[in-house]
Amino acid sequence: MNQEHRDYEFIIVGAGASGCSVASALARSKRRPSVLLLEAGDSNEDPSVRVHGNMYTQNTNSTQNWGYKSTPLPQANNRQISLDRGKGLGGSTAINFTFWTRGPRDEWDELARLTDDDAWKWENTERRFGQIEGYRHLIEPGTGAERYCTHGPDAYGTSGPLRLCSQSTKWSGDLAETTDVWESCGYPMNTDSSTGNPIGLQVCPLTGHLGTRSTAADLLRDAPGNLYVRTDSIVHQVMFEDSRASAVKLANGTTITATKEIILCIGALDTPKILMQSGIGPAEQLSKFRISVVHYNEHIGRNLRDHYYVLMLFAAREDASEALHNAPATGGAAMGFFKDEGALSSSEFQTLTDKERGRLGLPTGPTWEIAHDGARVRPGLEHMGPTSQITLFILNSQGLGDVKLRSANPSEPPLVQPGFLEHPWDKRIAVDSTRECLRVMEHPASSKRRDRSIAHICPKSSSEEDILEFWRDNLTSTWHMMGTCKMGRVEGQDGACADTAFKVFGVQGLRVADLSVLPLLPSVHTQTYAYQIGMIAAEKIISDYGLST
Ligand SMILES: Cc1cc2nc3c(=O)[nH]c(=O)nc-3n(C[C@H](O)[C@H](O)[C@H](O)COP(=O)(O)OP(=O)(O)OC[C@H]3O[C@@H](n4cnc5c(N)ncnc54)[C@H](O)[C@@H]3O)c2cc1C
Repeated sequence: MNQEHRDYEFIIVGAGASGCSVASALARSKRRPSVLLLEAGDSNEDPSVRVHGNMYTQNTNSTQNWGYKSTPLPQANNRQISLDRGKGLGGSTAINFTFWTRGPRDEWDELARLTDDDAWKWENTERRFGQIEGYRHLIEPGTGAERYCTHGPDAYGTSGPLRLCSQSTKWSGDLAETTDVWESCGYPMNTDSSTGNPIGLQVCPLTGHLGTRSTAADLLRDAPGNLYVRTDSIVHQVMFEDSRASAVKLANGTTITATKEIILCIGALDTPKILMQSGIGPAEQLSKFRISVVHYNEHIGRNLRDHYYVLMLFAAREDASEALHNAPATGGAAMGFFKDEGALSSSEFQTLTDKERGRLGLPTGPTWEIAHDGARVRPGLEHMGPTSQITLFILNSQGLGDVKLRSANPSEPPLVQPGFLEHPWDKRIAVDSTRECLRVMEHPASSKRRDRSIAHICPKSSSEEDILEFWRDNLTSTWHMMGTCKMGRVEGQDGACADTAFKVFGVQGLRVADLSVLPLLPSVHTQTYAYQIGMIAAEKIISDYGLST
C-alpha cells in the first residue's frame, strides 16, 4: 500500500454539486485549511463537453457517465432502468438537463423543522442561492416574452460563479403557444418561480450562458492555493483508526490521510456503497461480503427515493424548432409544476403516513410536472416527421428502493432497486396526470400545430389499465436519487444514518454531504438541493473548527 506523504486537513470525495460547494467554501474560509478534493473522473475541461445545446444528450457521453442500471424491475415489466450518474469535475451537473428550480419555500421550511435547524429555512436558502447564482436575464422587452416571465434580472443572484440564464434570447412562438395551450386548459401561469412557489406554468432558468453549460466545477474557479483538486482518483474505502475516519484508500492502493475530516459527496448511489465497503452498514451486507465491521447501521442504502417520468410523443403539423436551435441558449420546454388536488382527498392519500399527508398538503408543493417542448423533427425519429413531446414526471413518489453491494469488490457498481410505481399513491398520480396530458392534447387549443389524430407514443386509451401498462413499459428515472443515508436527530429514528450536522452516526471524523442525507424527496429538480447541502455542510464545518476567525 502506498502512503502519500502529505496530509490534508479535509478530504472531500466527489466533485459534483455538493462536493464542489463544500470544497470551495472550506478552502476560501479565513483560516485557509488544506482541502483535497478527490474526483473519480477527469477534468471535463474540453469545451466540446460544455455545449449547452447538448443539454438533453450530454448524458450519452459514456466517459462522463457511470452508466449504472437498476436491477430488472417487475413494476417496469422487468426492464433495467438507466441510472445515470455524472463523472468528472462537476459530477452530474456536467451531464444534466440544466433546469434550475429553487424549490418550494414550504419544503425548505419543512426541512428546517425536521432537522430543527434554521439553516434550511427558505430565507436562508434564498440567501445562499443569491451567493452562487450568476443570472443573466435574456428576456427581450417587446417580444411578448414578458407575459411568461415577469421578474427582472435581480430575482436571482447575479454575481455568483454559477452562470444561469433565462431560457432563450429569442422567444419561440411555439414555446409561448405550448404554454398558452396549457393555460387554456385551466392551468395557472407562474411568471416568477424564484420566490419559492414553483406551482404553475413557467419558463425556469437554465445553468448555462451564451451557449456554454455551467457546472459545479465553476465554483472552483480562482480558488486559493490551499485547495488541491485531483481528478482520476477513485476512492474505494474510508479507513478508520479505532472509530475515527483517518484516511481514504484509492483504487490504485494509495492512502491519503485527513487530519480533521473526510466528507463523502459521491451521490446517493455511491455514498452508501462506499460506506458499506468501509464497514458501515447493515449487518446482512457486511457479513455477506465479509467486510470488517466499523459500525452497524441497518438503514444505510435503504430509503432510496427518486422521481421518474414517461415521454409521450404526438405528431405536429410543422417543425417550429428553428428559432430555438439558433438561439445561443437552447431549451424550449414549457414547464409546469402542478398539484393534483383531487388526489388529496383520495383513498390512496389515506394510505400515507400523517407526516407525508402533511407534506403533500403544503401549499407550494407540487405533485406532478410536465416539460412540453416545441414541435420538431427529432434525431433518430426523423421518420415520424415533426413531433411534440410531453415529459411527465411524478414528483412525490412514495416507493422506497435500496442500494446494496453487488460484491466485495469496490470496483463493481452498486446493486440498485428503485421503488418506482409500487405505491398506490404513485399509481393514482400517474393515472390522473396522464389523463390530464391526454386532455390537453385533445383540447381545441392544441390543434394549431398538433395533428391530434396521430399519437406516436402514448397510452392506448385513457383507461387506468392502459395508462399503468404504458408507465410500466416506459417509465425511467429522472436521476434525482436521494435518501440512502438519511439525516435525523437520533440514530435509526426514521432511518437516520447521519446527524443533522451531516456526521455519520457511530464514528468520528466522517460526514456525508450529498443528496443521500435528505430526509424528504424535493418536489422539484434536485441540483439546487445538492448545492445547498454542500453549502450548509461547509457552514457547519467552518463553525465547528473556527475557520472563519
Ligand atoms: C441525466 C441527468 C439529468 C438531470 N437533470 C437535472 C436538471 O435538469 N435539473 C436539476 O436540478 N437536476 C438534474 N439532475 C440531477 C442533478 O444533477 C443531481 O441531483 C446533482 O448533480 C447531485 O449532486 P451530488 O453532488 O449529490 O452528486 P453528483 O453531482 O452526481 O456528484 C458526485 C461525484 O462523485 C464522483 N464519485 C462517485 N464515486 C466516486 C468515488 N468512488 N471516488 C471519487 N469520486 C467519486 C462522481 O464521479 C461525481 O463527480 C439530473 C441528473 C442527471 C444524471
